[in-house]
Amino acid sequence: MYEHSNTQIELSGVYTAYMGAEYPVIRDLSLEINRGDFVIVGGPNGAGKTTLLETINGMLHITHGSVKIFGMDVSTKGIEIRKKTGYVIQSFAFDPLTPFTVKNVVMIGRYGLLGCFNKPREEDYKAVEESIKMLGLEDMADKPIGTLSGGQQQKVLIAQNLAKKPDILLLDEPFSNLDLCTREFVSDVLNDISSKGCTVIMVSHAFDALPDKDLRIVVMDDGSLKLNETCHGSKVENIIRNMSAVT
Ligand SMILES: Nc1ncnc2c1ncn2[C@@H]1O[C@H](COP(=O)(O)OP(=O)(O)OP(=O)(O)O)[C@@H](O)[C@H]1O
Repeated sequence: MYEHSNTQIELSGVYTAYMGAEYPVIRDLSLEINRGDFVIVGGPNGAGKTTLLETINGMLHITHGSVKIFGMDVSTKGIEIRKKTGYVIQSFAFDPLTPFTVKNVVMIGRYGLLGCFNKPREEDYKAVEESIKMLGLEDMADKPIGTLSGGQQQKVLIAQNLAKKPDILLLDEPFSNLDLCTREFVSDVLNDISSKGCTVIMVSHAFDALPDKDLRIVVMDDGSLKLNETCHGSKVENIIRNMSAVT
């Protein structure tokens, strides 16, 4: 277990490219993120926000520089790193006929730790139950996932990643399908896990339900880091707006 340093994510002079692409999307990016930080990643469409999450999660080719997570190089220890990292991808929708229940889908979050061919243990069922409860999904736990609304499915995907009990949680526009009340609810859940030491890195275009505390704000534009500072959750929207006016 990586316990010896407060810096959990270190990117130094990183360039990352998609397979077959001529030019890197992320260019010369250096960034350090500490354990338990709550980071909001903003910036215009196409700025490289998703690419940043995929770089941290070791899913892309790093052409220059280095990415270290928990002190390990993401290029060689990606599998180990991803066991401790949750990633809620952008706008995923299940087919309406998907037969798996909410519980089944949340259990998938345990399989990285459990191994694909092993039967869930008591602790796996317990983690699933806890995550379902955290996201307030108890009433729909036995329903087929495809019968849920887009916002409810989004909450299930967050629960799936929480069942992993991650040290880092990456979220790509988790608020996109959620009404204001649900955004506030999910924001409280994320704030709670971050206060307990999980590092939360969230790409978002919605800033009206952010935690009432100091957050890290990282703004990307054209594959580069434009801003990296700490500010109160209530100030994030203004900062992003002002930056958009400048760029
Ligand atoms: N699979 C891919 N292959 C090649 N290029 C890609 C791929 N995915 C994204 N890109 C390119 O990388 C750049 C950054 O995309 P990215 O998805 O990271 O932006 P973003 O800031 O998350 O945008 P949005 O706010 O619209 O979701 C874009 O120019 C995009 O065309």
